[in-house]
Amino acid sequence: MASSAARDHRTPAASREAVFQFPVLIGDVGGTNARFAVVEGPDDDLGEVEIVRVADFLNIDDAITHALSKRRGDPPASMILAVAGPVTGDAIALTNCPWVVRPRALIDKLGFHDIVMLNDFEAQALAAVVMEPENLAAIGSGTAEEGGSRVVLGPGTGLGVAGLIQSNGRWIPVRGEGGHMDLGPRTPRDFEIFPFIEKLDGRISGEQILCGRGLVNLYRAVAKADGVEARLHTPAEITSAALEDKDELAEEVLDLFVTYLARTAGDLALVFMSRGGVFLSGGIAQKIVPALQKPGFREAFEDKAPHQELMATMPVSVMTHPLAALLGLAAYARHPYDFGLETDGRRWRG
Ligand SMILES: Nc1ncnc2c1ncn2[C@@H]1O[C@H](COP(=O)(O)OP(=O)(O)OP(=O)(O)O)[C@@H](O)[C@H]1O
Repeated sequence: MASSAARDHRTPAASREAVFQFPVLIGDVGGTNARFAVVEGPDDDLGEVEIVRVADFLNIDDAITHALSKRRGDPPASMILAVAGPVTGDAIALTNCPWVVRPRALIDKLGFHDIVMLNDFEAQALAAVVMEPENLAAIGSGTAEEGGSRVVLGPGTGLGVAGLIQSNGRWIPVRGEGGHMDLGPRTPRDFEIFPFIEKLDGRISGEQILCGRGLVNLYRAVAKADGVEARLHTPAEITSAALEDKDELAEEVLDLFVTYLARTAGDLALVFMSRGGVFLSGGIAQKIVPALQKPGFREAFEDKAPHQELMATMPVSVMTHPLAALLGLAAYARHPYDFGLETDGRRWRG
């Protein structure tokens, strides 16, 4: 049997293996924007953040070169990159974006000694560990249990989901495809609307409703169910019209979007027993905080018989920091051994 020292993953040897050589370039690549910053040393905060539009660069190599072009210090020795899409193999194609990341080529071309690639929702999960209260907008009450499991949901270009559990003092992000769980009708009104929701291979998953494209899908379905014209065409038009009380249809759609998001958040909170909190991330949640803070979200979130009392104890909040993922990645860069991130098959060394 292994000695307790050998089993302790905080042993100096294991820690040395886990650490990154500084400076560390961290990057969060989404479907629309890529955000980069350098962490100079183990005690430093994020340096200046460079945000580039993915569409402006043919490949990530050029985007990184551009992001580093104003830099005066030493070139980054390591890079931790969070991307939307599964990280498998040596040529990682990103979802919703034409870039393919080739870590070996980046090592050869830009001189990194070490590259780790994570999933974008793992980065959001890391962010949920480090968010300060001023970067959270509470959705109702509930008290976070220290060390309690957490869950992150982010309606954005798609619907990202990650769990976060603590084991042996380390935070472990649990990645998955939670955005593709079935989402079904429940109320009589839902049953009127759901036949008109566009399906994917005959199925309505969370991502058919709980993302930007899904919001438009829902809006069109409600219009069809009511036999009225769908006048609005983009997610931003729908949420703006609803938040400004300018359009009754949009108002109902946003209320339904919030309800369905709350039901899914509640289901995931049950799965992970998220006594440490449920965190909503991404651009859409940040833009609809007033709608999320109406009573409807908590009502739907807590409506999980026989567990209403348990649900009422779980705090929900929106991560309002615009660079939440980068803050999570920076924490990981500084203290990798505080996080149980498995890097087998997604760490490349020069
Ligand atoms: N005001 C708004 N209300 C609702 N949805 C919006 C609004 N503005 C943008 N969106 C939608 O939000 C989605 C993008 O979400 P988000 O900003 O979280 O980006 P993302 O998927 O994380 O990608 P990236 O990291 O590149 O920004 C798009 O579908 C967009 O149409």
